[in-house]
Amino acid sequence: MNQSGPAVEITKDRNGIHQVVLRNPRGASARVSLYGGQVLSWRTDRGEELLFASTKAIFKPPYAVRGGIPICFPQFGQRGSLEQHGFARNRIWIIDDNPPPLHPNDPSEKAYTDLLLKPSEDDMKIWPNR
Ligand SMILES: O=P(O)(O)OC[C@H]1O[C@@H](O)[C@H](O)[C@@H](O)[C@@H]1O
Repeated sequence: MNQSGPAVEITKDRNGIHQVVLRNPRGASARVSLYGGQVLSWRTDRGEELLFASTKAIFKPPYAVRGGIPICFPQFGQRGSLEQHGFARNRIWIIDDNPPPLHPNDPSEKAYTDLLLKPSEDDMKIWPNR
């Protein structure tokens, strides 16, 4: 078990897409893919996986990942003119290098990351909002 402080590690998946792995001092972890900003794994300190991921999931564009915690934006399902569940889960997000503190008044150190989705010009054509 990892006994040090909270840790944030950047890794790559087998398709070369970056992932952020967050670990707390007791060994629980979360894995967040920059593809869709999707939380793909959440493991307890006993190593139990709490999130489902399909064995048929494909972890690279243009397929949305089936599993974990997807971000459905800017629409849910087919309730809009865009692709199913919107484009956010089909884009590569970026890591905010200068995020605000998680809890300014909370002295406990928690591992966290802030991800940003910067819409492309094509995204702005189909969803002209900021
Ligand atoms: O198959 P997708 O596009 O990843 O969507 C995941 C699920 O999204 C839900 O909103 C739908 O009701 C399901 O039918 C669907 O399986």
